[in-house]
Amino acid sequence: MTPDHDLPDRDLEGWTIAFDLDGTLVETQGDLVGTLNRMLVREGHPPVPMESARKLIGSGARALLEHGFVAAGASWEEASQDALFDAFIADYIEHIADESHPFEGVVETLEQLAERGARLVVATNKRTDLSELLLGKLDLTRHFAAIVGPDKVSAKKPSGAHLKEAVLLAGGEPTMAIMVGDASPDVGAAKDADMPCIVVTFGYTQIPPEELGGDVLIDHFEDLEEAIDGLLTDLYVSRALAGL
Ligand SMILES: O=C(O)COP(=O)(O)O
Ligand SMILES: [Mg+2]
Repeated sequence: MTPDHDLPDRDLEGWTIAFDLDGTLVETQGDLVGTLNRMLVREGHPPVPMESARKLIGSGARALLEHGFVAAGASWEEASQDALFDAFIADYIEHIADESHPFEGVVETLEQLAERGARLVVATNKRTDLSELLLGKLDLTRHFAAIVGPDKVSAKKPSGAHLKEAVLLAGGEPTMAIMVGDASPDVGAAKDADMPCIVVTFGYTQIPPEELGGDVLIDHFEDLEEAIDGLLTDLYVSRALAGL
């Protein structure tokens, strides 16, 4: 039998870490806004600048398309046409990983968390097929027990159902889960699911990250483990005090 001190320290065993995708794990703005702008130009509208368009990412492709078109001066009726949405998706599939890449430190941190026994899951408002395609192209699929888009759950973020169901689909337990995200739907879902939420400050959000109401802010992915450790210490103390 292997002596105890030779075993890896699996201190996150039983815990699930749920990750948002766009703006949290992967820098996707170039490709998403690239597709949006190709659609705008094709329809005779001016492209929207990256800085304003990136803030529209977070509620799914249809929301990005509609808000992007309205921001460029189109009517809501034009923006919400099914044919336009289909063309957007077809173009995005073609270009999904042209520029998109994991944020610095993501791969190392995911490996480290898995080594410590954590179960990892993606809970995203990006359609599951697009999420799987992107994560596959970036060789990130292997880290996750499940990839859960809005079409796989009863209600998408900011509903807590998205996170709880994603954790269950990954084989985890919603009362032992932490959310990591970049925008209002992530924090809203975490609060609704009664999960602690870590907010990254490098993602896509209309509301400044420090005003989103998350429990901890991190500026770099490398700071994630420390943030998780801090949250778990607080959680264990408060649950012990509550006699749970
Ligand atoms: O694609 C989007 O708009 C949102 O995706 P996210 O939930 O992973 O941020
Ligand atoms: Mg996001």
